[in-house]
Amino acid sequence: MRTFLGLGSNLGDRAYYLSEAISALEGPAIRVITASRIYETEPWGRLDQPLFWNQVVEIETSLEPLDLLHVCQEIELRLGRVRKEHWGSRTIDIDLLIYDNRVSESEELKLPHPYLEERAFVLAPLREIAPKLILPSGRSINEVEGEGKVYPLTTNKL
Ligand SMILES: Nc1ncnc2c1ncn2[C@@H]1O[C@H](COP(=O)(O)OP(=O)(O)OP(=O)(O)O)[C@@H](O)[C@H]1O
Ligand SMILES: Nc1nc2c(c(=O)[nH]1)N=C(CO)CN2
Repeated sequence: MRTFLGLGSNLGDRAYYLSEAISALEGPAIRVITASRIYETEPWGRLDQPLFWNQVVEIETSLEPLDLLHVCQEIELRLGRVRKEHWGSRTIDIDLLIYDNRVSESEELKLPHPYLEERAFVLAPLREIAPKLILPSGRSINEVEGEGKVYPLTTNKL
């Protein structure tokens, strides 16, 4: 098992927020190994909001899951995420998708991410960077599509 983060933005300069978030993750405790292309995606869950740009990154980290979550939340705050609307618009959202084979069921941190297998905006970029991945449920990444339309946008640059 490996560690993957999902990034999403649908407010303001989406390319800027995604690339700033990836740069901000890099540091002594976190190394970004691979980033997927950016995908333009239909909003999932709440449809009455702008299109998202989504990306998935694989990282290596010495941080425990909760510390990693807190680092991600600090980056969200620094990049101006102010709205706390459930499934609503945001400058940047960083979700922990998979952290090795860890399972966590607290409100603060659910691992693997509870909607992982339902969201095409996560599964498509994840499949791109980990085409042989076996998901925590035991299913192959190639067997699950999830819901929502997704369109790859750019060539990859880290
Ligand atoms: N795997 C996880 N990754 C990120 N946040 C998580 C995770 N599991 C639980 N949380 C908690 O979810 C809370 C709400 O997060 P957030 O506002 O980003 O939700 P959301 O992005 O609207 O919805 P979703 O959780 O469906 O992506 C956070 O305070 C965080 O503690
Ligand atoms: N396409 C798309 N839809 C979403 C997203 C997202 O990142 N992309 N994030 C959500 C809240 O986590 C809710 N809906």
